Amino acid sequence: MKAMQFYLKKLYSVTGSRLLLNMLLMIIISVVEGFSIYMLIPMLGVIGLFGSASGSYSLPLLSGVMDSISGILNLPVVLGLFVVLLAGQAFLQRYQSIMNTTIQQRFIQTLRYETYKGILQSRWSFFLQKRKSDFIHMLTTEIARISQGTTVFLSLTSSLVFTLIQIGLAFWLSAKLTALVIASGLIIFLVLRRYVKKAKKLGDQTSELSLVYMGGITDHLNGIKDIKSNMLETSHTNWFKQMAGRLEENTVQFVKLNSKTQFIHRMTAAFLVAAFIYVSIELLKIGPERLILMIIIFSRLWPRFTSIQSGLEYIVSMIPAFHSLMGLQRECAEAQEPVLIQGGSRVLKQEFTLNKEIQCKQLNYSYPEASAQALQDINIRIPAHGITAIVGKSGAGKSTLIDLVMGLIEPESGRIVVDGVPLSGDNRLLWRSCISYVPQDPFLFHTTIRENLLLSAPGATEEEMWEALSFSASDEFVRQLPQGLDTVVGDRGIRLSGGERQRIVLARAILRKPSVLVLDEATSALDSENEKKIQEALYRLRGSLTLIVIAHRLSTIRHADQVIVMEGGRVMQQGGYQQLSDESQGAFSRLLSYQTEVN
Ligand SMILES: Nc1ncnc2c1ncn2[C@@H]1O[C@H](COP(=O)(O)OP(=O)(O)OP(=O)(O)O)[C@@H](O)[C@H]1O
Repeated sequence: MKAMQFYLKKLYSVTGSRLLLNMLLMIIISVVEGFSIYMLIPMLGVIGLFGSASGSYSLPLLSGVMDSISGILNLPVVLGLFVVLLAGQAFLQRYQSIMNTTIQQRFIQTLRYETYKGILQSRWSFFLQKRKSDFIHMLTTEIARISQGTTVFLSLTSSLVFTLIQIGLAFWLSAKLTALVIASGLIIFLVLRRYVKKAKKLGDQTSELSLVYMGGITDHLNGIKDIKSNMLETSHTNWFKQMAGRLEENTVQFVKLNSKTQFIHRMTAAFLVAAFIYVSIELLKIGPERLILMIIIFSRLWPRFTSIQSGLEYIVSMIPAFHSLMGLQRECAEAQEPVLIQGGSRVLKQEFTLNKEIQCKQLNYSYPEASAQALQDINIRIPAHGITAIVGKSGAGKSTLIDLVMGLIEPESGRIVVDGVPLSGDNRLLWRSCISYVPQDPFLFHTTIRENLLLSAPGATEEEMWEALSFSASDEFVRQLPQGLDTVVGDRGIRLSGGERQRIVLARAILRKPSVLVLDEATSALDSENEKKIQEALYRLRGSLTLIVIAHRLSTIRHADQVIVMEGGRVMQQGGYQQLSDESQGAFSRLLSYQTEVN
């Protein structure tokens, strides 16, 4: 019930006056519809069904009205009025259905936008605890369910308004008969209430199942190469089959439930109509015109009762989706990074440029739910405008240190100080805006090379793009592509080789003209010739930007100004390449000798 209230509040806060206007329209349409039913009696009277065109009606209001207009009442006039009423009603209904869609779409777009923005503005540590597929699931499946549920909610409201007004009209015609029908309706509703509860349970199940389903298929498709090359198709197909079966079962269960309640409604309707006519004629002695009106009203109302019941079941089964979406929005809000100050990235960059050094003081860091610390007692200095290399075995803590230095995650204890200013919640984003980062597994969007480049520097000219491509030794191969810069790179850049992808991503990073460039194994997929070209280009940047490089191949960091050696989350050594190579008992010498042996 609380979740339902929350849903209504949210719907009202997004759509506001439109929702109220929509409600007013529903009332007008229902009144006009009621009036057009009422008009049937004079029409039938005019054609002589009740023996007279005026005066003899035992209906409230109508007899007086009929007396005063009896002179002008004939079949064309009555039919004309009837047509005007129906046409007006059709016009209003058209307007209202457009308004319904506008309300529903505005609500859904707002939810979608709020959720997406919330996700993107969350801290990196939040993403470390979540599955990517959970976000996709929320933004696709769950929002689609809420969208459908909102459509049902709006039509349910209109059914309710219509029902209330028609019941009012029926009361006016015959209070006793109406009370009888309403009482029967209420009894049936109470009897069927448990089905609404069942619908909620099925809705919870749908949410859970589709979350697992979305997570599974995302994993499978991300690992499709592993699946194909290791012949894992059968086990994955079996999982999929079982999952699809459970989803099918869940949907069939819901339809079974829904159709059961509809069946009960229809069966009861048959009994009720018989009882209704019997009571009207034999017990209440109701006149024919009243009886016809009451039958018309209730024959139109009964399907509405059914649709109210099934609408309620649907909405109740949608509420878990809304509940989890709001839960995610709340989590995102709690994990939100401080909002950037007004102005574009250019302004931000000017505010935070590295001129002297980055200092890491007594840094400690543990990943959420991890038993061991990933970094312990880190004290290092990274001088501006030089090249710093970070080396160490796999799992030594290199990437974690980089994430901390970039302000992606926050230290458990200790401080990072940039040009004398400690990084904190407020300036962490400003700091990141002057850094370009090239990861181990570079990511390209499924669009052209040009658009991939422009993503990081929207104002870059064609000349600047070619300059950046030449820097990353990719200009030659891009020129040879069928559409040059306008070649589409495929999903995640799949149409390019690993090395080509790395070079384009490096060009993209350079194009932003960063103050700090971080390369995390960013040239690992390159052949020696291209790697050498890039190394030379990077060395030329010495003095104009600060370069931080994580490297496994130690030969690539020979010209670094400083090497930081890590092991088990600690800094073991720090100094110049030659100096560390000369310390024969040091961790760096050990790494060097392993590599020499392997080579
Ligand atoms: N998201 C995470 N959750 C929990 N533990 C993590 C997470 N990421 C890394 N770790 C752990 O933190 C430690 C340091 O990992 P990190 O990725 O920084 O090492 P690395 O030196 O960059 O390794 P590699 O060279 O293999 O990339 C490792 O023990 C790793 O298992």
